Amino acid sequence: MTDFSALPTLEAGHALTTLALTEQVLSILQEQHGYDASQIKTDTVSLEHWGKDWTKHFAPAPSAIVFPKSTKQVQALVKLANEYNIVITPSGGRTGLSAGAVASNGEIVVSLDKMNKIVQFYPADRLVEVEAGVITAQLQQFAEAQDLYYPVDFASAGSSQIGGNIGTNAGGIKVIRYGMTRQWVMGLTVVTGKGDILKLNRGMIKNATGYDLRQLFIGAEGTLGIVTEAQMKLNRPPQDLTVMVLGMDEFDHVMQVLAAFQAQIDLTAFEFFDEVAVDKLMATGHVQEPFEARTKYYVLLEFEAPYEPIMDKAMAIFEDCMDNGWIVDGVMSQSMAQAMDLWKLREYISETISVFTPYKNDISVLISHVPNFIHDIETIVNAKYPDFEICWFGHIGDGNLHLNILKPENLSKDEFFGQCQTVNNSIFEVVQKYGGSISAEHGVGMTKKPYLHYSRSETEIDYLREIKKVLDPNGIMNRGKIFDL
Ligand SMILES: O=C(O)CC[C@@H](O)C(=O)O
Ligand SMILES: [Zn+2]
Repeated sequence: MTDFSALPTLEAGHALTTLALTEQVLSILQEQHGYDASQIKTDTVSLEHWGKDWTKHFAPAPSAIVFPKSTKQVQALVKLANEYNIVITPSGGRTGLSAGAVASNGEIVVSLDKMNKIVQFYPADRLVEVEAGVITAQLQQFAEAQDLYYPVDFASAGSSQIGGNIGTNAGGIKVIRYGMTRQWVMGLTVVTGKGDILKLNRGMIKNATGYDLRQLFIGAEGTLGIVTEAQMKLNRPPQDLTVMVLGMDEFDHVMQVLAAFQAQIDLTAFEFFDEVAVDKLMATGHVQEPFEARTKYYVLLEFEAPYEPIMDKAMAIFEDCMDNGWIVDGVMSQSMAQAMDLWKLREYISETISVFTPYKNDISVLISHVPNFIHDIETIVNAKYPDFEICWFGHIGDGNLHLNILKPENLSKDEFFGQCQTVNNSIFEVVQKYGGSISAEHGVGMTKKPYLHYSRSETEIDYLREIKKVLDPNGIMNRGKIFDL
């Protein structure tokens, strides 16, 4: 049995009540629903570890962490949470950057760590059924072993979980070709906030039987229920991927190069980063400088080149771009190992700059708007952040930009985040002007909640609230994320 004396003592009366209720819920889980001691943690180190994601804004303060082993065990917990009015925070790999998986208010965290099995493979359907705690890389490796491919990929694939990817509709570096996680989810098993188990769409390609509730749970950040299993579609593996890294001195040229390549080649990636990113990467000593001289902007693009004519075409486009003066320098991979080395230039950025406690923006607009949008954002950033170092990078081929403001050493975290938040409104006004999104792929969580109205109308948010009431009438699912009740 769990030693409840290990529960932290909190000062507020309300929090004490939560802890007492949590204690009762944990006892019932053990006595009536088959939870053993290894499935419940209340020690300080665990509360700290499972109570937060990669966001640096909030201090974790959950009341317990539970590790169900089945959908039935998840259901038992959700029903008890309704009965005892305890808020539940679902937790995947906790690699999120918007505080969607942070439990800072006495919540019970439900970790899917022990639900990490590949359940069944349907070769004729190119479909695999997995538990929600399966790590992204585990699914990618499983697909590879079947000579197939799971294409949603990003730097945190080694620790993010499929359930979390579904909760945030994760994107990443291959969206330009393969879309977001949503595109690969063919079926879901969920426990709704009410405590019902639903099996949604059951993997089918064709199913015209009314509302597709599966879609509601994708990107819901665990506010409607908990995804416990998913049927994920797999694809044929890409052939002979080739990577080019190109240097440019003007942002407009980045977009011209994108248009030139896309007119003739199906790109699997078109990523962008700036000089500041390269500067920080080089300081780590883990990545090689792509060219002799630095350029202001860099693009990493990737395409399949199984046949000579495709490579010839790519080279011809490259030469045209050089002749037009858009590209200053370029390098192309000659092997898979070289391609992987070049990818480090893009994949290592987020982790590399994390030591500067960056303030993150993850914004998107239509590709057609990107040049004007960037120009407007740059004007604001230069005027409002004259003393801050700024790192620009992102998935520019799909209109998604990561704008990271780096914290100067002499500013405290609170002071710095405070200053950034005042500039946010100006940035998001520009996002709104172009009909863009205040969170392209990281989710809303708590960090972007105050700005949701820049991307969603009040009427639309009211509809979201009504939907939540149907699936989670007592508001126990990840309360405080996306919008307030
Ligand atoms: O750290 C960031 O701002 C972005 C993280 C991730 O979405 C990426 O594209 O590398
Ligand atoms: Zn990204």
